[in-house]
Amino acid sequence: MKRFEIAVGIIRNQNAEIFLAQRSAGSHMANMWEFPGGKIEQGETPEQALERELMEEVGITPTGFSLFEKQEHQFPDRHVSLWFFLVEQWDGEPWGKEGQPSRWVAQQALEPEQFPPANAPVIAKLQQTA
Ligand SMILES: Nc1nc2c([nH]c(=O)n2[C@@H]2O[C@H](COP(=O)(O)OP(=O)(O)OP(=O)(O)O)[C@@H](O)[C@H]2O)c(=O)[nH]1
Ligand SMILES: [Mg+2]
Repeated sequence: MKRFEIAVGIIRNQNAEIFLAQRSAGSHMANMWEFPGGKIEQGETPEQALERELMEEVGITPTGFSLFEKQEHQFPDRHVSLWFFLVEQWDGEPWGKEGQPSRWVAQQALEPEQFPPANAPVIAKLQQTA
């Protein structure tokens, strides 16, 4: 069984909107919406992986963020440990740097069924703490 540690950024602006990206057609959980992020590499802390992935995927440098939730999820073919960081300050303006569709969505309008199943608990928590 493959195991992955993943760092993702819940990028939230002052209007309580969250920046989402769409997963590419050939990827795991293809075409679902996601919080940008990716695999923590060997020797990296989760925070360092977050900074690297957000620059690679959406072109921002997070400057103010904290761990919001850690979630374990068992998929049929893999186990993932997800570190969800709430990112409220950054340098730059996020965009779909790898060509992926992206959009800002009001936090209260996030629909868990549009995300990988591992995201449901963290979306519920976000909407409760608004
Ligand atoms: N980025 C991201 N991945 C998520 C989320 N929820 C979730 O279950 N995942 C899963 O966590 C893993 C993230 O890996 P990734 O494909 O983004 O990894 P990566 O950016 O390093 O890509 P690469 O492997 O192509 O280099 C995938 O298995 C994905 O399905 C989420 O909200 N954001
Ligand atoms: Mg990724």
